[in-house]
Amino acid sequence: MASPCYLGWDFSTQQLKVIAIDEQLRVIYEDNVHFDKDLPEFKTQGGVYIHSDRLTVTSPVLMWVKALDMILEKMKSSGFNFSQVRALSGAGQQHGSVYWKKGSIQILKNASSELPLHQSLKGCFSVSNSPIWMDSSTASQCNALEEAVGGAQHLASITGSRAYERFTGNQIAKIYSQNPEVYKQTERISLVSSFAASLFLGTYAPIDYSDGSGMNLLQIWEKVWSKSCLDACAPGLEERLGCPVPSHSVLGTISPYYSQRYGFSPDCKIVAFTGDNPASLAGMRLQEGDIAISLGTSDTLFLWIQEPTPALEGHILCNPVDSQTYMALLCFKNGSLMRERIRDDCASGSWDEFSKALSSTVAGNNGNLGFYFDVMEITPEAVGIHRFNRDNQKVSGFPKEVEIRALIEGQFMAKRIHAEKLGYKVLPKTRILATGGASHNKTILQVLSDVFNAPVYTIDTANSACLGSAYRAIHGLVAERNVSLADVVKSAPEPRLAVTPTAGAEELYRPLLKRYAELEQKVIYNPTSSCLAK
Ligand SMILES: Nc1ncnc2c1ncn2[C@@H]1O[C@H](COP(=O)(O)OP(=O)(O)O)[C@@H](O)[C@H]1O
Ligand SMILES: O=C(CO)[C@@H](O)[C@H](O)COP(=O)(O)O
Repeated sequence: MASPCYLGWDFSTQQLKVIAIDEQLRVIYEDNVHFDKDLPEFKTQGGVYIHSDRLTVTSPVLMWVKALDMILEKMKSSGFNFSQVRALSGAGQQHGSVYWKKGSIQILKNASSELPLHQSLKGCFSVSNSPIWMDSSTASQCNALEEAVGGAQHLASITGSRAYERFTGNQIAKIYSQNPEVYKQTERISLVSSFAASLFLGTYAPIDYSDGSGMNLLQIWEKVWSKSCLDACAPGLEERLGCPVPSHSVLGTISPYYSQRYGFSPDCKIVAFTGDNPASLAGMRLQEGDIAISLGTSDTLFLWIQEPTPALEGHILCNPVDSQTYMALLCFKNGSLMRERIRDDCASGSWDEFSKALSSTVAGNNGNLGFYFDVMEITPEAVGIHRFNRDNQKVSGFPKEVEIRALIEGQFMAKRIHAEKLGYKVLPKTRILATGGASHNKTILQVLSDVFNAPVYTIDTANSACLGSAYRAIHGLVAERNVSLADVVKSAPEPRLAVTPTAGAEELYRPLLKRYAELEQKVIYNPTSSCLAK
């Protein structure tokens, strides 16, 4: 008999990814479907549609279903033995939402194994373009929610975050207010993660506590929906969301569709799916004191914390691997796509050339600093490209190599400054665990290490959300017996040291960090001044 294995999925912004691991936690299969490249019929850019108001950002929900059909067919053609899969779990880009039309549960339950899933589900969604995390079109809903619960800080104290435009409660409120009929026709609202779990389960999967913390709807201390937040967003919301569950929950066994079509064992367990950042926390085996930096479509920074204090900046989420603790998260919207734009403008579209230019310039960039926000940033709220010379004078351009260093140094200085604002201190024993597509790039990691004056570690795969999902699939089988994720993964390879800080980095960057923080105040979005500038 073939030896057992576990699958971890990641429905992220630009692609669907999968990893299989064996009982020894070794990666035995890895694959992906890239939305723009492999599913050109949906005409997405970076997996998304940016609407004409430049604020609304969506992704076609059927594209995600078709990507699943495609990747399973790829696995089948490569001879992957589905019958050996004991359990699977997964992750989704956070905050995005999926709207199931009345009656869809029956279609999901009875999907014919003769057809690809996207064909059976094509009529199931009352909203065909799902709002996703890059959306920033819900300012008025955010104001209304904060007002309804007694202010921004009070909302943060209940749900872990003040109102954020991408957070699901505000997205639902927008759909309800703009199109009450569509809302009425919707029987269930899923997050991208619980939507993906539903596809495997053949029925609606619950939302887990950790990804549920990114909605402005969950009381993160009690782990129940907040009635006042639900009521402020839309009527009848509780029944449309279902009850949230612990992230390690076994939701049931795989739908017969997958046994009949691909040969999965009918006993294969589905463990609750969660957000991609929470899943990465599991994949990197983050420990208290470590700092994780994910350089994917978005850049994120996250920490494992015991006693969080929700504030007006950043997010507190329930911890996906330990129900007693929490994770703190900062999200930076201008991550890889911003780096790609500067790579295309300044390095002929080549990462090699980009890295050479970065190495050819000196640490500290001779005092030149830059802020690079092609789209409205989340941390801090600011937009546009702002360059300053060593005398803090605004300049309109930099030579190409200076531009590249200003971008990378600026991105990492912002991360350190905002992490320190959350109360995080870089200590002599601090480890930075880097992941995501750009963590393949050592030159970029060197700047990260220098700006934080801390060693940077990576794990064997940059797809830590997939790996974490596969680990969580194993953990789900034993979590009820009080076995910790740390115990389950203790034989997995340790993160490897990638780069260490250059001598003198701390002395060089200390004053620059101070200057960067002061200049940041000057570029922060101010609707009044931007009106005057027009
Ligand atoms: N060598 C490299 N240097 C810098 N960035 C890279 C490199 N290789 C890939 N990337 C970036 O990685 C990004 C994808 O990262 P990934 O973590 O897979 O994203 P997501 O999970 O959001 O789909 C791409 O947009 C690309 O810009
Ligand atoms: O909005 C957030 C976190 O709050 C993003 O980090 C999304 O979760 C998207 O993830 P990627 O596809 O960029 O990994």
